[in-house]
Amino acid sequence: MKISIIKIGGNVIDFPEKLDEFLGQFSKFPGSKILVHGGGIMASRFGESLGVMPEMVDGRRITDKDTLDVVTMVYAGLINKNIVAKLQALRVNAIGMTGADGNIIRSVKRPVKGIDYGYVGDIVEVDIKLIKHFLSGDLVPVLSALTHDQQGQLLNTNADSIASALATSLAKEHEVNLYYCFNKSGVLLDEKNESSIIPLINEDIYEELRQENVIHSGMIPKLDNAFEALQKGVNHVWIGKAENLLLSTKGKLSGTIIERNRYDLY
Ligand SMILES: Nc1ncnc2c1ncn2[C@@H]1O[C@H](COP(=O)(O)OP(=O)(O)O)[C@@H](O)[C@H]1O
Ligand SMILES: CC(=O)N[C@@H](CCC(=O)OP(=O)(O)O)C(=O)O
Repeated sequence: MKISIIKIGGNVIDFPEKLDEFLGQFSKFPGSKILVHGGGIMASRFGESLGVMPEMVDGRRITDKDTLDVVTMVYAGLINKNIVAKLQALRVNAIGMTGADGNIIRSVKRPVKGIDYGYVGDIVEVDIKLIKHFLSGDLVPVLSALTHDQQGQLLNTNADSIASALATSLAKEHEVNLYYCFNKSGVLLDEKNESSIIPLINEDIYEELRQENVIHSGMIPKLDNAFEALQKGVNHVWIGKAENLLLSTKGKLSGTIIERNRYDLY
């Protein structure tokens, strides 16, 4: 079975028109598919309205008890269930869940090394049984950015990492492609110029781009996740605009393809 893991972040979820355009394309995306969503921007906004101020370090949210309550309500409730309802309207039989449901993703609370991230989970194990069961029954899993420690504790886990870990586990048995959809047309040479898409990045090119500071902030963990997935057997990773998702299946230059250095193959 060929499986596509498609991730969307807060920059898409927060804009209803962008989200609808994306979900329309997702509904037409061929083959077995899984949607992983974040929603960091919405969590920050709802938190603020409740007096729970967001605090991020290196792109990761410091998650105290109140923040965990907010992200649980926003990711597992508000965002996840609205996406499922919208997909149902598009006749996609979606089923929404967190990493705790069906024990899909077990994590450990991130150890304190200088910074205490609180209730943030680092993924230790992915159980793909339930996912495979859903896919074979033509259901489309929709996963939110929460995992659990199997001792009763939910943990906040970055959605890019969830997508990458899921892709890696499924790649042991299947051909898997990973799609990171966000608000820019790809990895850009000049962040302010949407037409400066870098069509292909391998480890060597990545190293150069980092040294030249072309890649920074949220793009660094995204590309680190992408290369980790490739090293662990994922076929290819695409990074591009959510509204261009379908173009990526038509061989058109629509975003950035991440691949391993060719000489590794010989
Ligand atoms: N070279 C680059 N091309 C495109 N985006 C870049 C680049 N370098 C850094 N970025 C930043 O990375 C961000 C994407 O990471 P992130 O905010 O984590 O995405 P997501 O919307 O998936 O949560 C972009 O919004 C952009 O500000
Ligand atoms: C630990 C941690 O940082 N978790 C993320 C999970 C959501 C996420 O990844 O959302 P985006 O994809 O929209 O950024 C957070 O709470 O922001």
